[in-house]
Amino acid sequence: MSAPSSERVLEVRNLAVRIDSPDGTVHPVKGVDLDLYKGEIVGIVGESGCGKSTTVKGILKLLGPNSTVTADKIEFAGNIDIARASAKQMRHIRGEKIGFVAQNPFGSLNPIYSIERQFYEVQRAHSTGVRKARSREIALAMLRSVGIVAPERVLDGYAHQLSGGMAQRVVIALATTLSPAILMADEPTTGLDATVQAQILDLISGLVRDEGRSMLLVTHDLGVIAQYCQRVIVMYAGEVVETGPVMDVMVDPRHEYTRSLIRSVPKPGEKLNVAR
Ligand SMILES: Nc1ncnc2c1ncn2[C@@H]1O[C@H](COP(=O)(O)OP(=O)(O)OP(=O)(O)O)[C@@H](O)[C@H]1O
Repeated sequence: MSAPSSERVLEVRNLAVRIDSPDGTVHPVKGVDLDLYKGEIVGIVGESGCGKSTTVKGILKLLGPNSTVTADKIEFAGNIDIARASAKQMRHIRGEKIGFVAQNPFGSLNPIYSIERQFYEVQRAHSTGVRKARSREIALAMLRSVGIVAPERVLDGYAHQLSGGMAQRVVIALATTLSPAILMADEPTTGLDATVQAQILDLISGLVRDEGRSMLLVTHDLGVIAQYCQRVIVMYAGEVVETGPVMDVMVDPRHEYTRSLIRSVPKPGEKLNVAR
């Protein structure tokens, strides 16, 4: 695996999210700093509800209208100011600069458009004058690049005809169609069985490595972090409590919460203490 370069593709400083609801105001993300360099996969780990998804969706401005995202800086490739980008600019940044792979592929796919139409819409949204025949060629190539062996059949079909693993492959193909420099994947293998999980993680990490991309990978699984990421950000109650190269954090965790996360990973051969 090639070493990450010193070229920073994303710099986030003091990111905070506030969500107002009829039940009150919550602050799920508080003062998060984050850097992503070209060629690296950075994992964001932490228990359920600690703010991992909200951090990624806050950067991408994908949170609902009752949320407020503030930051001193969210900068793509040193020259695109995401923090101050308009909704129209964000529509171009998402897809062209940063691809997003969400937890549930069926939530990302449009149930009433064919898969072919969804590739066409992605391309059309970012450049005018896309021809349908050319869009189909690109879509076929993208589906082959994510390991789909009968891409014609998939293109002519609809989301509900796909298995979970196939649907996530299609979402990954759509997310990388415009060659974004960054991929953000939010628990991309939730709900898939273990073999398919490994295939999907191998696929996206390969797409990052082979094409010189970078990735933020949200997971609650330290095993996934150890296998796929170079650096890790540990979150707890909306804040970053620890960050560093994966091996440093695993071998010599500084924060008590990180230690407890590491202790909670079952060891091979360990007897589970389950009451009968
Ligand atoms: N729209 C919302 N309204 C109220 N609270 C919200 C909203 N969205 C998120 N939250 C709260 O913000 C906190 C962080 O949620 P988030 O989904 O970012 O956590 P997470 O670490 O990604 O968890 P998980 O691993 O379960 O996906 C949670 O306590 C959640 O309940």
